[in-house]
Amino acid sequence: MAQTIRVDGVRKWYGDTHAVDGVSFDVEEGEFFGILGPNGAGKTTLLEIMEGLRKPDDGEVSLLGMRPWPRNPRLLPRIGVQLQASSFFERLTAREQIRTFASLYGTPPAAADHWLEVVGLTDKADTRTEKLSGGQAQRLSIACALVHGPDVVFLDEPTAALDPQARRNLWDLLREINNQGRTVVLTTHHMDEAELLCDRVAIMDHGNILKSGPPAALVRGLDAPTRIGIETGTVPVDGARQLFPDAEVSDDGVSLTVSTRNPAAVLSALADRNALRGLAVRGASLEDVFLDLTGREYRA
Ligand SMILES: Nc1ncnc2c1ncn2[C@@H]1O[C@H](COP(=O)(O)OP(=O)(O)OP(=O)(O)O)[C@@H](O)[C@H]1O
Repeated sequence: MAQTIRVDGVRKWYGDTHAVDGVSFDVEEGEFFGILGPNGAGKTTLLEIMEGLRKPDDGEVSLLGMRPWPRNPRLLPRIGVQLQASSFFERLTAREQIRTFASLYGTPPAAADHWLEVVGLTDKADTRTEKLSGGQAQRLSIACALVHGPDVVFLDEPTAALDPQARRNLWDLLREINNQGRTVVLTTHHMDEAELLCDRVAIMDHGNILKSGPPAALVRGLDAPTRIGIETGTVPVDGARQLFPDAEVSDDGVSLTVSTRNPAAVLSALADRNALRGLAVRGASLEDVFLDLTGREYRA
């Protein structure tokens, strides 16, 4: 597959803060790539360097075979950058807003109206942007980033401030955009979002990429135990410890959890004792990968 983005040894320091501390990776054409990390990890700084909005102190970025910095007018029609909702033109309605973006790229108004429809904002077309809800403004900013049909789309925490249903709807939309063949690069601090959407993720912390790869491969590479939870009191803790000597057993007063590498045997023993009340089985997740890499719990 062709490389769409190459990031090579990129660094950005703000005084003593190493916001991005020597980062290298590639994004392939058509890929859905996620930059995942807690607050302050350096995701936004890195994304802005990739977009050509910020100059790296060191290192290079190649985007569609070109240098994004200094600002490269030949790149602009080919990339879509999701703006923060606060960067809308003032006092315009949603329709005027997106039509203005469209006209900047020589895109006909019909395309603007189409994208309003795609993001479910047709009924808000005549509403001024400052009167839109957080989620509606977020969707409008994504539509504005896509209106000119870019090959590469950059999204910075696109589902921040959305309720769970709106998040899910937006996930469907982002998948659709990617299925159309566009390369999507997104930052997120939501592990579940990265796991669900991304072909590959780069896990970032303190300005460094700790690991990258397909989420499922990162999780599989952990060789972590499966956690089997049942309601507290279903089996006494001591009884469970005797029953499963090779497993780790804990009880927080709500659930008794057995962490085991042999889930089939544990499940079958619990079933034999009719002790499956409140059963929840959880394999490893990207959160465990983060814990394994940093030694600390993931807190977005
Ligand atoms: N313009 C700036 N001047 C000084 N420090 C900055 C600047 N921008 C970012 N930083 C610092 O650089 C580090 C990385 O910030 P950045 O916004 O890139 O992280 P992030 O992973 O996007 O975080 P968040 O999820 O909170 O947006 C932080 O410590 C931040 O305080």
